[in-house]
Amino acid sequence: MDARPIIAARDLNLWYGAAQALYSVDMDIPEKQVTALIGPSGCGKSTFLKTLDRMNDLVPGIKITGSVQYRGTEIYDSKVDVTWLRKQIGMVFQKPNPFPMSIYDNIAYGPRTHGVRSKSRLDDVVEKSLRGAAIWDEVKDRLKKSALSLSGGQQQRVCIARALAVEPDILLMDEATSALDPISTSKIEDLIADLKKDYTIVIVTHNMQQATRVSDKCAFFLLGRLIEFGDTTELFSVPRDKRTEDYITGRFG
Ligand SMILES: Nc1ncnc2c1ncn2[C@@H]1O[C@H](COP(=O)(O)OP(=O)(O)OP(=O)(O)O)[C@@H](O)[C@H]1O
Repeated sequence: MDARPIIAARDLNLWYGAAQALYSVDMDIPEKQVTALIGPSGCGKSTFLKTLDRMNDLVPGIKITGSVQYRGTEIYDSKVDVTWLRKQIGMVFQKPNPFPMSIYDNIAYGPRTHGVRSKSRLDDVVEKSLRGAAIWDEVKDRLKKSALSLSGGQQQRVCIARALAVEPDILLMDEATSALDPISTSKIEDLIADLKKDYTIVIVTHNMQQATRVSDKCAFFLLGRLIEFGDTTELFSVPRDKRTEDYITGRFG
């Protein structure tokens, strides 16, 4: 029996203008596990991921109905402070997007925004976050250099460190390895396995091998609907739905 979910989505519907992108999605995301969202292009994986930290809020014409609770708090309640929510629930994007500033300042940015001023505290957070993202040894002698001088794989780990620096509860990753070479991808997959000791992780991936390698739970979306959700090993070995089976065996998508 799973523990209480850290995120519970219920009857979640989302429209971009007249076009409905999510249909009545129910999902319980377990704490300190990796949940992978899979499905063919345009099925709503990224849209669903973004609803979890209200990244869609500013899209013109968007309409959302239903419920998303984070640790029992209704995140679409008007009383919720979105800055607080995004501190709890961090996001790493497909393309590494470090700020055009030093490695150090990239990591210190979030804590400074949240009021941390002490140099020694910031030094500690920078080191701890870079260690947490498995990149400290590669950058410790060049913290004052621009983050843009790093390789794509290193930049992505700096972005993960930047997300960790504000001590989030949940990390969302939207195809975070799809722009990276195989070695960088494998480093980030190892990192994900390591991070789930301390964090809940939700990833969107096009790569089914990646989903089987890194995730505990897997959700298969099709045309805006959640078709199947369960233990990754079960979903890939004994899918309950014919459409899941067709997708994972490469019959479409
Ligand atoms: N900002 C937007 N405005 C209008 N429509 C959008 C927007 N973002 C996504 N959509 C539409 O919503 C649907 C779901 O898109 P979404 O990006 O969530 O799918 P996805 O499964 O993540 O796809 P991919 O794997 O290609 O990234 C698609 O039909 C897409 O065109």
